[in-house]
Amino acid sequence: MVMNCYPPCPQPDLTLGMPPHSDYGFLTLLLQDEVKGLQIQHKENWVTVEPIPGSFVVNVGDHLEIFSNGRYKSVLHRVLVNSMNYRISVASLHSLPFKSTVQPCPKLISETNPRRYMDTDFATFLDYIKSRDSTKKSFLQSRKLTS
Ligand SMILES: O=C(O)CCC(=O)C(=O)O
Ligand SMILES: [Fe+2]
Repeated sequence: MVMNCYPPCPQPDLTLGMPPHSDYGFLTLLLQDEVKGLQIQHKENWVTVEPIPGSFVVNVGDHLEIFSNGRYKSVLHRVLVNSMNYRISVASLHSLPFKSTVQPCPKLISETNPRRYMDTDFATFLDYIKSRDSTKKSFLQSRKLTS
């Protein structure tokens, strides 16, 4: 579980509360307070996720995209800050144990729908973070098979 606190920022146009990223695991359940800030990328646009009191935002993570062989998309998201209010969010991250391997579900692979992702595990993720690749493309992009 991750708790995020975004203090008011005097120049919100010059920074971000959290840079664009997708979540590493299967699913993230996110509780946000009444202060706006979370945005998801949809067709090249950033769309604000309106806070609904007492509700969770459910984000598909990289592992679910890989497991579903691309049927479910791991959503790119970011957080804006504002000059007036503190914002607090609580993210509950759900993924497999670190040593487990995630791969496209065999039942979803066929001649017409070939495997789209390499196997992956936590060690691969750490290697990726350490490598220079991380500045060029996302971890999920780095697991995609090209053909
Ligand atoms: O603060 C938010 O609304 C999002 C936080 C987030 O994306 C994360 O913790 O991975
Ligand atoms: Fe996130």
